Amino acid sequence: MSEAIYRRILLKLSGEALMGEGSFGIDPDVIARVAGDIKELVASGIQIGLVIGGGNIFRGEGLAKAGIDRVSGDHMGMLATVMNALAMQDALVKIGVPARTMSAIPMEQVCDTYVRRQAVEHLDRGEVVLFAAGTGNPFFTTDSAASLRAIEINADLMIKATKVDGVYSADPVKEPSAVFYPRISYDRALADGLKVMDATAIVLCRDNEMPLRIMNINTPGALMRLVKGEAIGSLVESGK
Ligand SMILES: Nc1ncnc2c1ncn2[C@@H]1O[C@H](COP(=O)(O)OP(=O)(O)OP(=O)(O)O)[C@@H](O)[C@H]1O
Ligand SMILES: O=c1ccn([C@@H]2O[C@H](COP(=O)(O)O)[C@@H](O)[C@H]2O)c(=O)[nH]1
Repeated sequence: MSEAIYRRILLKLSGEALMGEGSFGIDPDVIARVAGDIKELVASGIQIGLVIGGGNIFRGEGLAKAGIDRVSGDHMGMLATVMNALAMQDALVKIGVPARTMSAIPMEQVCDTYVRRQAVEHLDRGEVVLFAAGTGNPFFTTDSAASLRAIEINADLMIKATKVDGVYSADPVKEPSAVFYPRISYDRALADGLKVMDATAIVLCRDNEMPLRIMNINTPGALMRLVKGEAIGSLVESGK
Protein backbone atom coordinates (compact mmCIF):
# COMPACT_ATOMS: atom_id res chain seq x y z
CA MET A 1 0.00 0.00 0.00
CA SER A 2 1.52 3.38 -1.01
CA GLU A 3 2.09 6.05 1.62
CA ALA A 4 0.32 9.36 2.18
CA ILE A 5 2.19 12.23 0.54
CA TYR A 6 1.06 14.86 3.06
CA ARG A 7 2.26 15.34 6.63
CA ARG A 8 -0.55 17.60 7.81
CA ILE A 9 -3.89 18.51 6.23
CA LEU A 10 -6.81 20.74 7.06
CA LEU A 11 -10.07 18.99 6.20
CA LYS A 12 -13.20 21.11 5.90
CA LEU A 13 -16.44 19.13 6.04
CA SER A 14 -19.71 20.58 4.88
CA GLY A 15 -22.24 20.67 7.71
CA GLU A 16 -24.99 19.95 5.19
CA ALA A 17 -23.27 16.74 4.12
CA LEU A 18 -23.71 15.43 7.69
CA MET A 19 -27.51 15.48 7.26
CA GLY A 20 -27.37 12.53 4.85
CA GLU A 21 -30.82 12.15 3.32
CA GLY A 22 -32.38 14.28 6.07
CA SER A 23 -33.15 18.01 5.98
CA PHE A 24 -31.74 19.07 9.37
CA GLY A 25 -29.21 17.94 11.95
CA ILE A 26 -26.88 14.96 11.96
CA ASP A 27 -27.30 11.49 10.48
CA PRO A 28 -25.40 9.19 12.89
CA ASP A 29 -24.54 6.79 10.05
CA VAL A 30 -22.94 9.57 8.01
CA ILE A 31 -20.90 10.86 10.94
CA ALA A 32 -19.75 7.31 11.78
CA ARG A 33 -18.73 6.69 8.17
CA VAL A 34 -16.74 9.93 7.92
CA ALA A 35 -15.12 9.22 11.31
CA GLY A 36 -14.05 5.83 9.90
CA ASP A 37 -12.47 7.56 6.88
CA ILE A 38 -10.60 9.93 9.21
CA LYS A 39 -9.40 6.99 11.31
CA GLU A 40 -7.79 5.49 8.19
CA LEU A 41 -6.00 8.76 7.45
CA VAL A 42 -4.73 9.01 11.04
CA ALA A 43 -3.51 5.40 10.85
CA SER A 44 -1.50 6.33 7.77
CA GLY A 45 0.36 8.93 9.85
CA ILE A 46 -1.29 12.13 8.63
CA GLN A 47 -1.97 14.93 11.10
CA ILE A 48 -5.52 16.24 10.70
CA GLY A 49 -7.09 19.57 11.54
CA LEU A 50 -10.84 19.49 11.00
CA VAL A 51 -13.35 22.29 10.44
CA ILE A 52 -17.03 21.37 10.17
CA GLY A 53 -19.62 23.81 8.84
CA GLY A 54 -22.96 24.49 10.48
CA GLY A 55 -25.31 24.56 7.50
CA ASN A 56 -27.13 21.42 8.69
CA ILE A 57 -28.34 23.38 11.74
CA PHE A 58 -28.16 27.18 11.36
CA ARG A 59 -26.72 29.77 9.01
CA GLY A 60 -26.75 33.45 10.04
CA GLU A 61 -27.86 34.58 6.61
CA GLY A 62 -30.91 32.31 6.62
CA LEU A 63 -31.82 33.31 10.17
CA ALA A 64 -31.55 37.02 9.20
CA LYS A 65 -34.05 36.39 6.39
CA ALA A 66 -36.38 34.92 9.03
CA GLY A 67 -36.09 38.15 11.06
CA ILE A 68 -33.30 37.36 13.52
CA ASP A 69 -30.59 39.99 14.01
CA ARG A 70 -27.68 39.05 11.70
CA VAL A 71 -25.00 39.06 14.38
CA SER A 72 -27.16 36.94 16.72
CA GLY A 73 -27.82 34.62 13.78
CA ASP A 74 -24.10 34.31 13.09
CA HIS A 75 -23.50 33.53 16.77
CA MET A 76 -26.14 30.78 16.46
CA GLY A 77 -24.39 29.51 13.32
CA MET A 78 -21.04 29.38 15.11
CA LEU A 79 -22.63 27.51 18.03
CA ALA A 80 -24.03 25.04 15.46
CA THR A 81 -20.48 24.32 14.32
CA VAL A 82 -19.54 23.54 17.93
CA MET A 83 -22.39 20.99 18.09
CA ASN A 84 -21.14 19.33 14.90
CA ALA A 85 -17.57 19.29 16.19
CA LEU A 86 -18.65 17.68 19.47
CA ALA A 87 -20.64 15.03 17.58
CA MET A 88 -17.60 14.24 15.40
CA GLN A 89 -15.26 14.28 18.41
CA ASP A 90 -17.52 11.74 20.08
CA ALA A 91 -17.65 9.53 16.97
CA LEU A 92 -13.84 9.62 16.64
CA VAL A 93 -13.11 8.91 20.30
CA LYS A 94 -15.57 5.96 20.22
CA ILE A 95 -13.52 4.29 17.48
CA GLY A 96 -10.23 4.93 19.25
CA VAL A 97 -9.08 8.11 17.49
CA PRO A 98 -7.77 10.78 19.90
CA ALA A 99 -9.67 13.99 19.12
CA ARG A 100 -9.94 17.41 20.70
CA THR A 101 -12.33 20.27 19.99
CA MET A 102 -10.86 23.78 20.20
CA SER A 103 -13.38 26.61 19.96
CA ALA A 104 -12.68 30.14 18.71
CA ILE A 105 -15.29 31.25 21.27
CA PRO A 106 -14.28 30.24 24.81
CA MET A 107 -16.66 27.78 26.46
CA GLU A 108 -14.42 26.06 28.94
CA GLN A 109 -16.98 23.61 30.35
CA VAL A 110 -17.58 22.27 26.84
CA CYS A 111 -14.23 22.17 25.04
CA ASP A 112 -10.77 23.74 24.81
CA THR A 113 -10.31 27.30 23.61
CA TYR A 114 -8.36 27.68 20.37
CA VAL A 115 -4.73 28.60 20.95
CA ARG A 116 -2.58 28.11 17.87
CA ARG A 117 0.55 26.87 19.66
CA GLN A 118 -1.43 24.31 21.67
CA ALA A 119 -3.30 23.17 18.56
CA VAL A 120 -0.01 22.44 16.81
CA GLU A 121 1.25 20.51 19.87
CA HIS A 122 -1.90 18.35 19.82
CA LEU A 123 -1.50 17.73 16.08
CA ASP A 124 2.15 16.73 16.60
CA ARG A 125 0.94 14.19 19.19
CA GLY A 126 -1.37 12.64 16.60
CA GLU A 127 -4.65 14.02 17.93
CA VAL A 128 -7.30 15.13 15.47
CA VAL A 129 -7.98 18.78 16.28
CA LEU A 130 -11.51 20.01 15.56
CA PHE A 131 -11.53 23.78 15.08
CA ALA A 132 -15.00 24.90 16.15
CA ALA A 133 -16.98 28.19 16.20
CA GLY A 134 -15.49 29.30 12.89
CA THR A 135 -13.28 32.37 13.18
CA GLY A 136 -15.20 33.52 16.28
CA ASN A 137 -16.48 36.55 14.34
CA PRO A 138 -19.81 37.22 12.62
CA PHE A 139 -20.00 37.84 8.86
CA PHE A 140 -17.49 35.07 8.17
CA THR A 141 -18.00 31.44 7.16
CA THR A 142 -16.43 28.15 8.11
CA ASP A 143 -14.75 28.08 4.67
CA SER A 144 -12.83 31.20 5.73
CA ALA A 145 -12.16 29.65 9.15
CA ALA A 146 -10.81 26.55 7.40
CA SER A 147 -8.47 28.62 5.18
CA LEU A 148 -7.31 30.60 8.21
CA ARG A 149 -6.60 27.53 10.35
CA ALA A 150 -4.94 25.72 7.40
CA ILE A 151 -2.52 28.63 7.07
CA GLU A 152 -1.99 28.98 10.83
CA ILE A 153 -1.11 25.31 11.32
CA ASN A 154 1.06 25.20 8.17
CA ALA A 155 -1.03 22.50 6.55
CA ASP A 156 0.38 21.01 3.35
CA LEU A 157 -3.09 20.95 1.79
CA MET A 158 -6.59 22.15 2.53
CA ILE A 159 -9.38 19.79 1.46
CA LYS A 160 -12.95 20.96 1.20
CA ALA A 161 -15.11 17.83 1.35
CA THR A 162 -18.61 18.59 0.21
CA LYS A 163 -21.65 17.19 -1.59
CA VAL A 164 -20.40 17.73 -5.17
CA ASP A 165 -17.39 16.28 -7.00
CA GLY A 166 -15.43 19.53 -7.23
CA VAL A 167 -15.52 22.89 -8.98
CA TYR A 168 -17.86 23.39 -11.93
CA SER A 169 -18.61 26.28 -14.28
CA ALA A 170 -21.86 26.76 -12.30
CA ASP A 171 -23.61 25.08 -9.37
CA PRO A 172 -24.06 21.50 -10.68
CA VAL A 173 -27.03 20.98 -8.38
CA LYS A 174 -28.91 23.76 -10.15
CA GLU A 175 -27.33 23.38 -13.60
CA PRO A 176 -26.74 19.74 -14.55
CA SER A 177 -24.97 20.85 -17.76
CA ALA A 178 -22.25 22.68 -15.77
CA VAL A 179 -18.69 21.76 -16.83
CA PHE A 180 -16.36 20.08 -14.30
CA TYR A 181 -12.92 21.70 -13.77
CA PRO A 182 -10.22 19.22 -12.64
CA ARG A 183 -7.98 22.26 -12.07
CA ILE A 184 -8.66 25.97 -11.76
CA SER A 185 -6.63 28.95 -10.56
CA TYR A 186 -7.69 30.98 -7.52
CA ASP A 187 -7.97 34.06 -9.74
CA ARG A 188 -10.22 32.35 -12.29
CA ALA A 189 -12.48 30.95 -9.54
CA LEU A 190 -12.77 34.49 -8.12
CA ALA A 191 -13.21 36.23 -11.49
CA ASP A 192 -15.95 33.78 -12.52
CA GLY A 193 -17.69 34.21 -9.14
CA LEU A 194 -17.89 30.44 -8.58
CA LYS A 195 -19.89 29.84 -5.43
CA VAL A 196 -18.40 26.52 -4.35
CA MET A 197 -16.43 28.40 -1.68
CA ASP A 198 -16.66 31.98 -0.49
CA ALA A 199 -14.33 34.60 -1.94
CA THR A 200 -12.67 35.48 1.39
CA ALA A 201 -11.65 31.85 1.84
CA ILE A 202 -10.23 31.63 -1.71
CA VAL A 203 -8.32 34.92 -1.32
CA LEU A 204 -6.78 33.71 1.96
CA CYS A 205 -5.60 30.52 0.24
CA ARG A 206 -4.32 32.42 -2.79
CA ASP A 207 -2.40 35.06 -0.82
CA ASN A 208 -0.78 32.43 1.39
CA GLU A 209 -0.17 29.83 -1.34
CA MET A 210 -2.33 27.22 0.36
CA PRO A 211 -3.24 24.55 -2.22
CA LEU A 212 -6.86 23.53 -2.08
CA ARG A 213 -8.73 20.44 -3.23
CA ILE A 214 -12.48 20.27 -3.44
CA MET A 215 -13.97 16.78 -3.45
CA ASN A 216 -17.10 14.74 -2.75
CA ILE A 217 -17.30 13.44 0.82
CA ASN A 218 -19.73 10.72 -0.31
CA THR A 219 -17.31 8.95 -2.67
CA PRO A 220 -16.10 5.84 -0.82
CA GLY A 221 -12.32 5.70 -0.33
CA ALA A 222 -11.75 9.05 -2.08
CA LEU A 223 -10.12 10.83 0.87
CA MET A 224 -7.51 8.10 1.28
CA ARG A 225 -6.77 8.03 -2.44
CA LEU A 226 -6.44 11.81 -2.46
CA VAL A 227 -3.85 11.91 0.33
CA LYS A 228 -1.86 9.23 -1.50
CA GLY A 229 -1.57 11.63 -4.43
CA GLU A 230 -4.47 10.68 -6.71
CA ALA A 231 -6.06 13.61 -8.54
CA ILE A 232 -9.44 13.41 -6.82
CA GLY A 233 -11.91 16.29 -7.27
CA SER A 234 -10.67 19.72 -8.33
CA LEU A 235 -7.36 21.38 -7.51
CA VAL A 236 -7.42 25.14 -6.91
CA GLU A 237 -3.95 26.66 -7.12
CA SER A 238 -1.85 29.57 -8.45
CA GLY A 239 -1.35 30.19 -12.14
CA LYS A 240 -3.69 30.92 -14.99
N1 LIG B 1 -19.37 26.50 -9.34
C1 LIG B 1 -19.68 25.58 -8.41
N2 LIG B 1 -19.04 24.40 -8.39
C2 LIG B 1 -19.34 23.46 -7.46
N3 LIG B 1 -20.28 23.63 -6.49
C3 LIG B 1 -20.94 24.80 -6.46
C4 LIG B 1 -20.69 25.83 -7.41
N4 LIG B 1 -21.48 26.87 -7.13
C5 LIG B 1 -22.22 26.55 -6.07
N5 LIG B 1 -21.91 25.28 -5.65
C6 LIG B 1 -22.53 24.62 -4.49
O1 LIG B 1 -21.67 24.84 -3.38
C7 LIG B 1 -21.87 23.76 -2.47
C8 LIG B 1 -20.63 23.61 -1.63
O2 LIG B 1 -20.77 24.28 -0.49
P1 LIG B 1 -21.14 23.49 0.88
O3 LIG B 1 -22.40 22.72 0.78
O4 LIG B 1 -19.94 22.74 1.28
O5 LIG B 1 -21.55 24.65 1.75
P2 LIG B 1 -20.85 25.34 2.92
O6 LIG B 1 -21.64 26.57 3.15
O7 LIG B 1 -19.40 25.52 2.62
O8 LIG B 1 -20.99 24.28 4.06
P3 LIG B 1 -22.15 24.07 5.12
O9 LIG B 1 -23.05 23.03 4.54
O10 LIG B 1 -21.45 23.57 6.26
O11 LIG B 1 -22.80 25.39 5.35
C9 LIG B 1 -22.11 22.55 -3.33
O12 LIG B 1 -22.98 21.64 -2.68
C10 LIG B 1 -22.71 23.12 -4.61
O13 LIG B 1 -24.09 22.84 -4.71
O1 LIG C 1 -16.32 32.52 11.29
C1 LIG C 1 -17.55 32.26 11.20
C2 LIG C 1 -18.02 31.01 10.79
C3 LIG C 1 -19.37 30.77 10.74
N1 LIG C 1 -20.25 31.77 11.11
C4 LIG C 1 -21.70 31.50 11.13
O2 LIG C 1 -21.96 30.10 11.22
C5 LIG C 1 -22.77 29.67 10.12
C6 LIG C 1 -22.43 28.27 9.75
O3 LIG C 1 -21.22 28.24 9.01
P1 LIG C 1 -21.19 27.77 7.47
O4 LIG C 1 -19.84 28.13 6.97
O5 LIG C 1 -22.28 28.50 6.73
O6 LIG C 1 -21.43 26.30 7.49
C7 LIG C 1 -22.51 30.73 9.06
O7 LIG C 1 -23.57 30.78 8.13
C8 LIG C 1 -22.43 31.98 9.90
O8 LIG C 1 -23.71 32.40 10.27
C9 LIG C 1 -19.77 33.00 11.49
O9 LIG C 1 -20.56 33.93 11.80
N2 LIG C 1 -18.42 33.21 11.54
